[in-house]
Amino acid sequence: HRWFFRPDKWIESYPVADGPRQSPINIVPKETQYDSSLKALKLRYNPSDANGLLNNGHSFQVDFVDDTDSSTLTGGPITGTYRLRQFHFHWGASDDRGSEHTVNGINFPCELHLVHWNTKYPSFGEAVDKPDGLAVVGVFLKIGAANPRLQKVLDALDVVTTKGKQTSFSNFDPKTILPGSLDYWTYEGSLTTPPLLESVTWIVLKEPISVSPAQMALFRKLLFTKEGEAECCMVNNYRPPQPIKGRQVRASFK
Ligand SMILES: NS(=O)(=O)c1ccc(Cc2ccc([N+](=O)[O-])cc2)cc1
Ligand SMILES: [Zn+2]
Repeated sequence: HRWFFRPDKWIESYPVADGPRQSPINIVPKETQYDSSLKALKLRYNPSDANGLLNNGHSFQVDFVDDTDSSTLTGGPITGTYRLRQFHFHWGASDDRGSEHTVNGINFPCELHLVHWNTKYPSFGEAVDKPDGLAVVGVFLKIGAANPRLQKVLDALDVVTTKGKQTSFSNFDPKTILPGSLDYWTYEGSLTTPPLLESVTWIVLKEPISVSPAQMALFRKLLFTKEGEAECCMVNNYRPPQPIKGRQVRASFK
């Protein structure tokens, strides 16, 4: 799968790949700074906004209807209102890697990203290249007991095995897959896949959620390839940590 997901090659087409605010990063809790002015995250999602699940060839995503303020992120490090657009995951070929952010150099087997865009802009497409355009909530998954909250998403994967396949997916509240604590680290970064735009306020939750080895195996049944092409399993679709370049990572908790 190394030839399907080549982060080392992205610089050739996206020079911003070695820009000043690239993501992901390694988070070193001892080097973060507690900021008492950071607000609590306020996530208000409407399950009826869930609108389909797609294998996009580098991950799978659950899309949300984002033409009203019915599923939003407010508070936290951001000002104003950001709308939920989609969520997706990154994972490894084995349980010892797969996350994009790391903590003290530790990789998790999987990382969830909930992608929101700033409603000061007219659309997601207008927001994606603005420095305050996007806010992505990152959640680590760690190996443990099977997580029943993930099962509805994982059960839909068997009909979207190949690139471009999509299926209906509705009535799902992503709040149900968040951990008990919404304590977070935050820093200014970028998209972690091309076009690597430096438009993301990252909000990485400290507390992971659980996933079982059997559930991880379901992620790994997906393919990077289209139906009829030589099969290549969708694994290791994560970008490794990028240089911090002097950025400050703030903590919402002591
Ligand atoms: N992994 S991540 O940084 O959370 C991430 C979030 C959203 C996206 C989706 C995307 C965002 C922007 C574009 N674009 O401008 O062509 C294409 C795809 C890509 C990657
Ligand atoms: Zn992502």
